Amino acid sequence: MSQHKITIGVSLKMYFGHARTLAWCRDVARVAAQRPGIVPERVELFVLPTFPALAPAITAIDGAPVAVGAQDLHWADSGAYTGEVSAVELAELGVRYVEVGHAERRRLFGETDEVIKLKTAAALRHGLVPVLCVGEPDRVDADAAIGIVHDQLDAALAEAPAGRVIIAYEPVWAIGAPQPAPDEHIRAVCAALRGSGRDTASVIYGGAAGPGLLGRLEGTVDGLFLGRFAHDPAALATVLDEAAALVIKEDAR
Ligand SMILES: O=C(CO)COP(=O)(O)O
Repeated sequence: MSQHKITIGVSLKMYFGHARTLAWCRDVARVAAQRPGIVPERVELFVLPTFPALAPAITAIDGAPVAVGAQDLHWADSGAYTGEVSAVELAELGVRYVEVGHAERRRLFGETDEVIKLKTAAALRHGLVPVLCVGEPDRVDADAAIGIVHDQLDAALAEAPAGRVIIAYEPVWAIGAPQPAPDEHIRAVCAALRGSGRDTASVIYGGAAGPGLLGRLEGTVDGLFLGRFAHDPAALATVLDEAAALVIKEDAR
């Protein structure tokens, strides 16, 4: 049986400036390198800084077990798209993951299911792992949320080439909130997403995720997608320790 892998991702959104981003990356690289359990096959860690920080972040991480990804991409491979960045250029830089369809991009920048489908396909075409964000906009029960995220997922993957996908389940009402969604809600929706048919997908939870959550969700998610509660590298270290402990516990079963 293949061993279960835990995936921990962090998006820095637009919270930090350049110097703070690189200092944070160096701290995170140190935290990861000090932990023998943090190896990509068992506990996979990726961080998503802003576009200008991608290349220096890769340098700052300097061989530590931390992958760097982008927060967005354009769907075309090249052309007259002022201000945009292609999957081709991201791959050339050494970027391995790219976030697609985050709730803030859907809400503030008008990203539609069609755009998200094109971006997902572009990422996979160029060997990037899309971190595909889905989540219900309003607080509804788990059954209703499952219906909404399945529709989002089906639309996003409609023309997706083969390749690994990370599905980030982020109930929009829990993003930026003081607390994550209730454990039972996360468990129910992530279980439905895990059974959604794409066997190359990991399902991770985001929305006020932080230390303590992974242990409570034990076995029902493949990891976490962190925002604010990873700004302190010590908090991220705690989450990584929880992930490593979970992997050891699963191995012992
Ligand atoms: O949107 C998120 C990660 O992409 C979650 O953000 P917060 O953890 O800050 O709520």
